[in-house]
Amino acid sequence: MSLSVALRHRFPGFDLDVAFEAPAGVTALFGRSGAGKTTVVNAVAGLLRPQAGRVAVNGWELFDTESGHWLPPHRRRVGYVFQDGRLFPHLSVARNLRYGRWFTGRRAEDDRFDDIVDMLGIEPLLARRPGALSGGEKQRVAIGRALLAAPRLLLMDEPLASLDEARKAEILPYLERLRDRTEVPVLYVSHSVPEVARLATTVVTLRDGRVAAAGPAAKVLSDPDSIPDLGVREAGAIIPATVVVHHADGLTEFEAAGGRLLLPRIEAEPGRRIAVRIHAQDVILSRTRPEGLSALNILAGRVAAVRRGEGPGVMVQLDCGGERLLARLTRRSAEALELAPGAPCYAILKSVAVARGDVWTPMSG
Ligand SMILES: Nc1ncnc2c1ncn2[C@@H]1O[C@H](COP(=O)(O)OP(=O)(O)OP(=O)(O)O)[C@@H](O)[C@H]1O
Repeated sequence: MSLSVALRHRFPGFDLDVAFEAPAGVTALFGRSGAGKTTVVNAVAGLLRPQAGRVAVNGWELFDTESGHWLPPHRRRVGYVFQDGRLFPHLSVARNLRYGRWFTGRRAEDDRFDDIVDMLGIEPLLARRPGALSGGEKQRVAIGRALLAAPRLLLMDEPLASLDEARKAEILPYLERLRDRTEVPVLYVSHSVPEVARLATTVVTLRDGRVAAAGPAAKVLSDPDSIPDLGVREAGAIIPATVVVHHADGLTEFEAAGGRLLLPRIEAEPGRRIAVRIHAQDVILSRTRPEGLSALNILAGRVAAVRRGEGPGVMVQLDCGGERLLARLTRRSAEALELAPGAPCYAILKSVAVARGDVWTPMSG
């Protein structure tokens, strides 16, 4: 299961030259405005014929400029989910969903209809028209419609961008289920680091038409070299942890590689694996184990890398028991603490700095 992309295309004033391989799951394309994300998506969809390249999904070639093979867009079996759902307003949800059936055998579709409706939680909406749905519900229906056409690849172009935070939080678990339960690879364009952190299996960052980084999401997101593409304020690492116990004061205790974490309570039974995103700007570093602090979380580690930005800040990458953590501090502090690769140090994190949405169970049940 994989997505293989190699593209070269030149517009006046812009030169795209990218190549990446992504395993099954959600591949997030990330990059600043104008980095080339839409151009990649358009080439994969067949809306742009690139000057050179090849794209294949699980070995199935969409095009190859060398051999001259070119599948037109309607034969690519690529499902789309756009920012604005694009449902047919005069058709019920059920009829919108069935719109894609022309592309598949009827029996196969009937079998899958119930599964997809169940996975997306849209059964109660089937008789309604799109005008009577919330933004998040519309997007779930749009995803269902795309899946029912039995795509070999799903393209999602900022599917949550038009939703407010509450609606985003509501739809994320469905996208996680989609990732975990279906075998359809997803190419996901986004500007949102929290969304990508939660959903992506693989992250590809583009910078000026080139691949700046590509690899497992946790690795790319905690790489100080990715900061220019992710934005300093958004930078943060994802670390795995295990639920140990829920305390009566509203905190949940977790076991992470670098030590114990106490974070706002989440609903997950002890023993359950979770992922937590720790923002670089919420982490304080100390060379000695601090005492008498109000902060409840202290993780032991070593400096893995220090990256200087253009301003007064530096990004420090720590190795905490094999997991990577990021801390943003001033250059002045980094120098005073003599933070260099290999230096032992402690990462300090306030429990309340971690928002509920930054702790999640990576595999939905
Ligand atoms: N048809 C075209 N003709 C000329 N230039 C183009 C064309 N399409 C895109 N470009 C240029 O290619 C560059 C990359 O555009 P693209 O839309 O792929 O970026 P993006 O990363 O998707 O940006 P955004 O996040 O703003 O959507 C831009 O400089 C854009 O102006």
